[in-house]
Amino acid sequence: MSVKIAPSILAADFAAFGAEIEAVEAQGADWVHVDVMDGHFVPNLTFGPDMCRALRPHIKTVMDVHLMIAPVDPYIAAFAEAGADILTAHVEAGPHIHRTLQAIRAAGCRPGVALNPGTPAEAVRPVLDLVDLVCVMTVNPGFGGQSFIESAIPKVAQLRDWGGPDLHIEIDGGVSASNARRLVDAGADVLVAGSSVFRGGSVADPAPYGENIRAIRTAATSVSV
Ligand SMILES: O=C(CO)[C@H](O)[C@H](O)COP(=O)(O)O
Ligand SMILES: [Fe+2]
Repeated sequence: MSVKIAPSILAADFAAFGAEIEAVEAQGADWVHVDVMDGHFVPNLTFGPDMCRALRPHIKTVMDVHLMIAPVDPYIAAFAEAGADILTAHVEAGPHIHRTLQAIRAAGCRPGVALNPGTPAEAVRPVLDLVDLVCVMTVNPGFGGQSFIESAIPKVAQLRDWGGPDLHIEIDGGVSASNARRLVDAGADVLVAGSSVFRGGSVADPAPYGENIRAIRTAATSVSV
C-alpha cells in the first residue's frame, strides 16, 4: 500500500479551516484528519458534526474523522450525515465496540478503531474483521504537538501481522520526518501529522506545507542503507 499523509487540522488556523484544507490538499495531502474531542473522554474540546458538515465541501480527498468521545453510538448518524468517509472510535470509549463499529458501517462510513498508547494491541484483535483502519495512538489523545511515544511502535508490526495487507494502519501523534521511516517499516501506511505539516506555513504562504509533506513522504519511502 502506498503511504498516505493525513494532516491533522488541529494544527491549522481555526479561523480559516476551509482555506487551510484547500491549501494543504493542493500541497500534497492524501487525507484530511479531523480530531473530534469532547472534554470527557479527553481533556480538550474541539468540534462536532456541524463543523464536519461545513468542512466537507472543502475536502476533495478523504475526510478521516477521529472520534475522541464517549459515548460514541449516539453521534454516529450525525457524523455520517455530515459526510465523514472514515469514522474511527476508540476501543477504550465504551464496553460494546463491536456494536459501535457495526453501526458505523451501517451508517455508510468506513469503520476505524483507535487505541491509546497504554492499550495493548490484543484489545483490538477481536474486531479487526470489522474495521478498515486501526489508528495506533503514539501520544495520549487530547492535544497536538506532544512528544512521540516510542513504546507504541511494536504494536504496529503485530497489527500488520494479524490484519493482513489490506488493513490501513494509521499512526497518530508526534509523527515527523524523523520517525516516519520506522513507522512504515513496522507496517504503517497512513501517517497523521499536525504540527510537523502546518509548521512554518499559512494560507497566505502554503509552500512550507508542501515542503513538510514531501519531507515526511521522502523519509517514509526512502530506501534503507
Ligand atoms: O489525535 C490527535 C491528538 O489527540 C491528533 O491527531 C495528533 O495529536 C496530531 O497532532 P501532532 O501531529 O501535532 O501530534
Ligand atoms: Fe487524531
